[in-house]
Amino acid sequence: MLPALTDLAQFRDLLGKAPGPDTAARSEAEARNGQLTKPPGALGRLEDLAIWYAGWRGDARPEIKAPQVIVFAGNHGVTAQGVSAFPAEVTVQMVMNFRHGGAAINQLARAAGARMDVHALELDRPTQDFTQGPAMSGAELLSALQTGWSAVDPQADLLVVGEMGIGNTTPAAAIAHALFGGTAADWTGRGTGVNDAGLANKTRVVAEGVSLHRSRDGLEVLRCLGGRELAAMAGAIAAARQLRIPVILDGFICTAAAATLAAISVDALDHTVAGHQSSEGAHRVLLEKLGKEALLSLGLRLGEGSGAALAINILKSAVACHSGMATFAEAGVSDG
Ligand SMILES: Cc1cc2ncn([C@H]3O[C@H](COP(=O)(O)O)[C@@H](O)[C@H]3O)c2cc1C
Ligand SMILES: O=C(O)c1cccnc1
Repeated sequence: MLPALTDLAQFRDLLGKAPGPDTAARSEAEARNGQLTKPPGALGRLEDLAIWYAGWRGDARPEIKAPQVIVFAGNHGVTAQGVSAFPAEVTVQMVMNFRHGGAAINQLARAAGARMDVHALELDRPTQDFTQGPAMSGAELLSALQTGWSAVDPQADLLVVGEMGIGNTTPAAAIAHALFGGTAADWTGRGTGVNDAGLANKTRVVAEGVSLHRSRDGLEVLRCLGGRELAAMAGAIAAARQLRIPVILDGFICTAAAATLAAISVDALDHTVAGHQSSEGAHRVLLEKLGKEALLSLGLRLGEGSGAALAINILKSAVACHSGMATFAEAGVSDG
């Protein structure tokens, strides 16, 4: 059962005491993996993925039947600083596109056999420009976390969270810079495709934001430098943990949102895998900081949950092999 999310202290507390995987189911899955009709290790990472999934689902022979993709949308005051190649009104226009089934994520979710939900978070009320003050108040952060928290279907057996929010590679870079140090330039990329002058301006904006809000606390970083759709993604990832629903992380923005949870509780992302490595410059390093290795690297730099949705079929395939293959004994195949 998922408790109602009532305040930020409770959120922090729930993260600290989040459930772990079912170790008995995990061991049973490991034993089963060792008996399947293949040379040991021949399915490579698919084997680890299936065992990981089995542990989180508490079922040594699981199936993936009900994946859920949730796209959260938010607007950002920091777009006033000219940080995106596209105008802020594209956020609401893309939300309509998602609802009409016309975006990349609609096709990828359908191809993966996933249900898709879209939550627009107060698009007519952008967050505050974080170079001027905190992006959100505590109440605004809580409300965005709650949207994500309650958007997860408890019956889902796999979750992908994606986002739409013009300008949001800037808060993502600022979060990464605040949490992991280095320079603003280390974390700032071209997003939708800003030119060299645009990249220099965006890097300045990230540096200014991070020097104004000096906290390294995950929730405070999310509040001061994040955005509503990033907070909603964090809320959904945390809710999935309570429900023991494994999560596939998407690109740079999703991973930055997730990183705020790991900053609060170090094992908060143990129920997640990295779906892909985005070509947004700093994503590879961000994944490294979180100890995650991406499943796919296809040069995507879209967000929306696109790379994670693509990885659903990899995870489904891993689990199908694990649960569907015969053992040596069942098939009458001689083992080594
Ligand atoms: C038509 C369109 C569709 C998108 N779908 C995702 N994004 C992606 O681009 C945005 C982040 O890049 P930046 O920080 O440079 O604005 C986010 O909305 C992200 O989801 C899109 C962007 C556009 C223009
Ligand atoms: O990696 C991402 O999520 C990403 C990169 C660029 C633009 N939008 C999203």
